[in-house]
Amino acid sequence: MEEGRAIATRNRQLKLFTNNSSNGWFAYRMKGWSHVVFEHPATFETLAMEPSKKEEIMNDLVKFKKGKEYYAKIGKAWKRGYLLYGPPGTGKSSMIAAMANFLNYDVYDLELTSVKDNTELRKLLIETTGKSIMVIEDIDCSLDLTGRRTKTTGKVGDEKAKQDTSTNKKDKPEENKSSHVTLSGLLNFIDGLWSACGGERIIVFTTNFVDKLDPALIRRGRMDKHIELSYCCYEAFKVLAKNYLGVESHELFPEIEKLLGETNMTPADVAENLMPKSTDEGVENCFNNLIQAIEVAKEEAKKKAEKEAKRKEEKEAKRKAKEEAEMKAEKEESQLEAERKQEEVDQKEMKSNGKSAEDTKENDLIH
Ligand SMILES: Nc1ncnc2c1ncn2[C@@H]1O[C@H](COP(=O)(O)OP(=O)(O)OP(=O)(O)O)[C@@H](O)[C@H]1O
Repeated sequence: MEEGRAIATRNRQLKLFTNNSSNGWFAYRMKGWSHVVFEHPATFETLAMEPSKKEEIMNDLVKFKKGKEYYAKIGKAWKRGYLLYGPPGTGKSSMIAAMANFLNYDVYDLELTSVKDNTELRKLLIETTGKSIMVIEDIDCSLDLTGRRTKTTGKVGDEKAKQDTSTNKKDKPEENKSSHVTLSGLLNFIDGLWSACGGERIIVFTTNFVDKLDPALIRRGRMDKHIELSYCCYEAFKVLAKNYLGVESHELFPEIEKLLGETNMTPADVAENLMPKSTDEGVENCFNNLIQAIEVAKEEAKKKAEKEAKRKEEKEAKRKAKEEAEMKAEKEESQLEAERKQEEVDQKEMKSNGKSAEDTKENDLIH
């Protein structure tokens, strides 16, 4: 019976939920979430990254999935947070899909900018089910979450928290759009309500700029595991070569390994270049296309670095010239001041000399 249940779970159709905007004509008639069948083909096998890192993440997920009793024993909600960070095209979305397929979990893709306020966020949260991954992509762009937390109780719907957001809006009118979701609301959402909802939940935040995030948002306990997705290394390339061309070794591999060690290229770009452009394009051609593309990228990076170095040099030269001009002006100023003082002294001396000469004259006349 257990096994039958396991098979049923394995075969169940996964769903991808997205939250509906609460603005617009028919918003009042819509439910919080809409869903489609989730059919993303990415798996951990197709994911291009270092095998040891991949293994570590898979083990972490397995431990979580089997951890019901453990979480109950330690008195913590059965949830786990992941922060995926790295440049665009390094596989953050692919990783989420691989996680969902691996765990057989539904995905809730939460678009924060469409959420009107903390109350609505709360409603959305309550509507989600267990065995799911909640995804908030590009968290740094979704809201102004950086270091502007309110010092309120942080309760969902907190009035002060709302005011805090409206101040943000004043500062940066282009941000936040119509959303009044605050960082404190979101933090509360992760820690409190969502934890209380029970059962097997994963939350994933993604960002291209990890340094921009408020540390409170990504501290361990909220985001238990930080995973960096980075530029394509040789190991990742080998996964892509196997996926895209069915090739596990080739005489061009050493050259590609050397080039990838010298240049930053995303797995997305590597994959794009490996893909045959026509049905009769051979493996060697595809690898040569990639080599060419990496060489172009390398050249561009070199030019960019040179340009940057030149810009820095010019900036430094300007700074020095300004500093020198200021020093020169200061020197001239103090020289002028010294001359002015000397003139004053001379004049005083002249005056007193003239006076004593007159006195001598007068004295001579008396005698
Ligand atoms: N690590 C990877 N393994 C396998 N395929 C990858 C990887 N990274 C990127 N790709 C390929 O590039 C495409 C774009 O990648 P993906 O959307 O996962 O990147 P991302 O990091 O989420 O980008 P963004 O930050 O722009 O959302 C994917 O459809 C996939 O084909």
